[in-house]
Amino acid sequence: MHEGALMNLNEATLLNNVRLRYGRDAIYTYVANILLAVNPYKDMRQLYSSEVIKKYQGKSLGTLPPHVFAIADKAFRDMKVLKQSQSVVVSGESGAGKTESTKYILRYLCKSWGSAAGEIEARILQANPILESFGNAKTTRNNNSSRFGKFIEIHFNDRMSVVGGYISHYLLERSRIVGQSREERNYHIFYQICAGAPDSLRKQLRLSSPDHFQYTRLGCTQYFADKESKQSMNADRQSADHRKKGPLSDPNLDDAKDFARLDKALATIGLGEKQRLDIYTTVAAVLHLGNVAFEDNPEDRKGGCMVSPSSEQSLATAAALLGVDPDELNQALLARVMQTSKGGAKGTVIMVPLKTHEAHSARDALAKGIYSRLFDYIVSVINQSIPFSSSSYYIGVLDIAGFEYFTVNSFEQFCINYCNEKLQQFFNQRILRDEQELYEREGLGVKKISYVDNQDAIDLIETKGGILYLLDEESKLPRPSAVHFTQSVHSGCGGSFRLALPRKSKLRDHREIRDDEGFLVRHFAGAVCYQTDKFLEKNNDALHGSLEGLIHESRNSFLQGLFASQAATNGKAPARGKLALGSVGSKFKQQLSDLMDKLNSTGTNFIRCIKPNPKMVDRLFEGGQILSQLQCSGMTTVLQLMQQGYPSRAPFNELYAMYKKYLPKELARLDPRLFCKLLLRALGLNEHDFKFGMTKLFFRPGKFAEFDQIMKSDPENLAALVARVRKWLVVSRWKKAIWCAYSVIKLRKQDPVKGLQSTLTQMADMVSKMKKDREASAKHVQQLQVSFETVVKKIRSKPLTQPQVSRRPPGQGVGNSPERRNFGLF
Ligand SMILES: Nc1ncnc2c1ncn2[C@@H]1O[C@H](COP(=O)(O)OP(=O)(O)OP(=O)(O)O)[C@@H](O)[C@H]1O
Repeated sequence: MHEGALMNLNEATLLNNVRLRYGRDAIYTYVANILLAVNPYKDMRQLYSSEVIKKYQGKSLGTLPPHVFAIADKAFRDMKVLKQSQSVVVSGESGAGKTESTKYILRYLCKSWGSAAGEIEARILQANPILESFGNAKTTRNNNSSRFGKFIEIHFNDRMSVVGGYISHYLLERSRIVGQSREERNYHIFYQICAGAPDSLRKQLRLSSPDHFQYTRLGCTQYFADKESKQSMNADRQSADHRKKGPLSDPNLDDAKDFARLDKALATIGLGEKQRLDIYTTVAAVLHLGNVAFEDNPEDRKGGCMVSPSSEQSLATAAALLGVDPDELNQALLARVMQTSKGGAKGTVIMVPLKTHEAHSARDALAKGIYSRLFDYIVSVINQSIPFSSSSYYIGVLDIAGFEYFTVNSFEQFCINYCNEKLQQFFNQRILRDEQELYEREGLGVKKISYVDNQDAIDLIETKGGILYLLDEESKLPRPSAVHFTQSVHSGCGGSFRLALPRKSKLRDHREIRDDEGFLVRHFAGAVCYQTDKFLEKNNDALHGSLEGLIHESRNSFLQGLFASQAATNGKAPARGKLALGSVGSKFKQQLSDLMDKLNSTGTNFIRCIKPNPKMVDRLFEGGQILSQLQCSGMTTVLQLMQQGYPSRAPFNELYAMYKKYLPKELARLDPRLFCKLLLRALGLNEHDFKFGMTKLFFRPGKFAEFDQIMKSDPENLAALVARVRKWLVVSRWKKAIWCAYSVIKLRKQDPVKGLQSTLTQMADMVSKMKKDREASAKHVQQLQVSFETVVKKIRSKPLTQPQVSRRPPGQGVGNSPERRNFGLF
């Protein structure tokens, strides 16, 4: 067994083993078929070189040290052998290494089986830096945190070569576009464009430094830069903070250089200069739009507001970049269109002036709407650049945020934790429920392990009458309110064990939240208290009618396209300002359901990423936090099951079918189960390491190498194993023949014959002296004498026949089971 594969499992041994290995830079460990990956927080380039890729190709899991490449290779081999698409679910908290692991898997698959795809391979690999520019940001937990989830499919044709890919994305964090906490940043692209755009482009888009823009000013305004970029960067690109404190440092990030890389990557996926400029213009428009400020209008008797005189220039620039008239933009930001539904002039359009804070919200909604549609567009362009027409199977990699809980938890955490409930249920079903049911069906006699079913938590969120439903219902009311929504959650779902009032929280901060300001959900990984004040707003990504109208009349065809494609994909025109396109929550629910369908129809591999410390430094192993990550991810329950389970298995039929082509006649006539028995015997495997079920062959944890050895479907391996079986057969026949000869020789010379004869003579003597039943007993003895003589004569005249010998082979005792009987065939 390889040291990276644990056999005696409990929380303590697992933690200790992971710690010891981490100390030796062995960041990967297997628990059954699940890969644990501890973030090393240091450059481990040698671990992922082209040579290492080659080394892992086609190698059985467990023959080489645990590695993310081994999981990718296993997924590929399972796809090929089982003829079924595969998925790899990568999970872990922010900064644990999910995205890095995902990238290594994609690289492994593309480098190993993508060379025939030519440009497609390069495009698939280029997709990541593009997605990271627009969807990643510096947070306190990760300098390069993905603020969206993704499922990346790599498609293969029937010859198992890469033919294309497809990316689905989930829940881009929209609130970040308009503000971040002090130490965090907006999406990388905003800094990359300020740091790295050529002077002419900067001038054209009126870009300066991040502290000149409201949407970046309040967070961290420093750039990531290496030594070279630090020296070459002009002062007018830098924020005051950057000048004072110097750049941020991360070996993987450099804003100026990353802009150049992004531009190149966009070109690689097929975007021309004009299209790239459209994208950069949209990014700049969002920045300028954020600088449009409002203040109360003393002349407006209806309490309306106006654009602050100091930001009129920003309004003009934003309008120019968006291709709209500045006055119209002004109008659309200051008032909301409403159609009267009652009264004499039903349907009359009226303009409702907005208060200052409402105008700010309208501006932010427009910025968020534009940016999130830009992100959708970027993903769709990537997808168009990696099309496939002849996909037979795919390997999908899911990289989505893990369970989250902070001091303040809002709609984003609610959605992400909902998603994690679904993934946990999937994990429980795949690893725990299905597994135990299978053991039972196959009669393996494995003890039952209990685990908590979280269906009630999912029901609380997604069923009719559940939290998401109540949220949508609230939005449809004439005057939706957070307080009313919260009350309806408590009154409507109060019966669920999973729901509680904030004051039931163990945390003081949460106990201070009023009953109508939030609710607490008891998730599988712990209780989280959600504050509901922004739920309604965040659940609705539709724009006010006047802003929608403005965009539709824009001269900027690119911008129009961004909004039009959304309407087109939904098949109907949006009803302005309402939840006509579906709320964010209900869309996410549908996306999750599609994702679960996909996961359920594929073979699954799990990678659990572990963050070793919150300081993001190497060589620091914080045991307590790591243990809680292992517990949260359900690993500890898996340990109990795996301790007595059989994680690797293959149906006899499939194994047999795989080998059939290579079998000589005498083996080909075997039934599949018997063939498998023979195969394992020929390989000399230990009987404790595997078990025969009703239809499948099972292997104990840690026996991947042995299992994979027989599952490797390449012709050389199959032929080599068949040769071993044949050799074993010849040897065992030879042994049997020797035994046979030996037994005959022994019988011929044996005293037992004489001994038996003298016993019979003694018996006859005794019977002749009997008074009672003498005749009958004498007859019995006589019969015995006759049959004894016949047998002795037979043995002496010819050796035992093969079936007779086979029934009693050396060291095997007398077998009565069907297999043992069948074994006599040889
Ligand atoms: N295998 C690795 N080798 C070296 N560094 C790594 C590795 N995995 C992760 N890291 C480092 O940790 C950082 C965070 O990793 P990553 O972005 O993959 O985390 P994540 O789990 O995807 O986080 P989030 O949910 O915030 O996106 C990376 O930027 C990199 O610096």
